[in-house]
Amino acid sequence: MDDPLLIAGREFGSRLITGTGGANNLAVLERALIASGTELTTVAMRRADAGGGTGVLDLLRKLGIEALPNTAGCRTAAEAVLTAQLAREALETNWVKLEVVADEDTLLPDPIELLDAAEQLVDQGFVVLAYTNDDPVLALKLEEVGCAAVMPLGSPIGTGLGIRNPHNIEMIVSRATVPIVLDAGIGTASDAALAMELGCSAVLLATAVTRAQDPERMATAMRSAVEAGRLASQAGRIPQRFWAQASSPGTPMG
Ligand SMILES: CC(=O)[C@@H](O)[C@H](O)COP(=O)(O)O
Repeated sequence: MDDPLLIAGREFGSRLITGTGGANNLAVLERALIASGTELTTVAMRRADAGGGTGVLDLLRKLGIEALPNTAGCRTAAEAVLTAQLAREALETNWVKLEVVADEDTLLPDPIELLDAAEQLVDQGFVVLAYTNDDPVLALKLEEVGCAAVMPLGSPIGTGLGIRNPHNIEMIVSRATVPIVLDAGIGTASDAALAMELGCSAVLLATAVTRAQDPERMATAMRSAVEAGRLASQAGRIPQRFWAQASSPGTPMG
C-alpha cells in the first residue's frame, strides 16, 4: 500500500477495478478476479435483480472484494437514481458507479441525464463514480457537482478498441482534482498501461478479461500493465525528440 488509490477518503491497494460483465462461468471468474488483484468490482444491480448477479455477489463476499453497484441498463436520470437507491438498500453501501446510457447501439453515456442523475445522487449522500464520455467539459462538470471519481471511456463498452482519444484523456486528467478512472474499451494490456501513462489514477475493465480466451492469464497481464503504467507515469518519461541523439555521448561517467 505504498501508492494507494484514494477515492472519497478510502484507500485501495490495487488500481485495477474490474467489471463482471461478459463472465458466464463463476469458477473462471473467480480465478480471474484473484489474478487481477482487484479490491473493487462492479455489479450490475438491474441484472442482479433479474437473477443474474447473486452468484457474483456471493463470490465477491467470499473473496473479500468490495462490490461496487452500478446502474448499468439505465437510460434516464430517474431510472439511475431509483436503481442506486435500491442498491443502497440491498448492499448497504452509498457508493455507486453511475451509468446512464443513451442507446443500445453505442452504449455511450447520455450527458444530460448523467449530469442530472449525478447531481441528485450527490445531494442524497451517495459517493458517485460517474462513467462518462471522453469529454473534458463534461468531466469537469461532473466533478463540480460532487462526483468522487470521473470515469471517461477509452472507447465504447465491449469494443476493445482501446483509447481512441488519448489527448482528451490527458486534458481531463490535467484539470481534475478527483481520481480519473479510464473505464470501458480496454482491449489488451498495452491499453491499460497507456491509460495509466496518460495520468489516470486507475483502470476499470471487464470484457477484455471476461471474454479473453484465457481470462486468468489476461487478468494477470492487466494487473502488471496497470502497475507498469503507474510506475512509468511517475518516473517521468524522456521528452520525445525529432532527431536522433546518441545514447552514449562518449564522455566517461564521473
Ligand atoms: C460502463 C461500463 O459498463 C463499463 O464499466 C464496462 O463494465 C467495462 O467496459 P469494458 O467491458 O469495455 O471493459
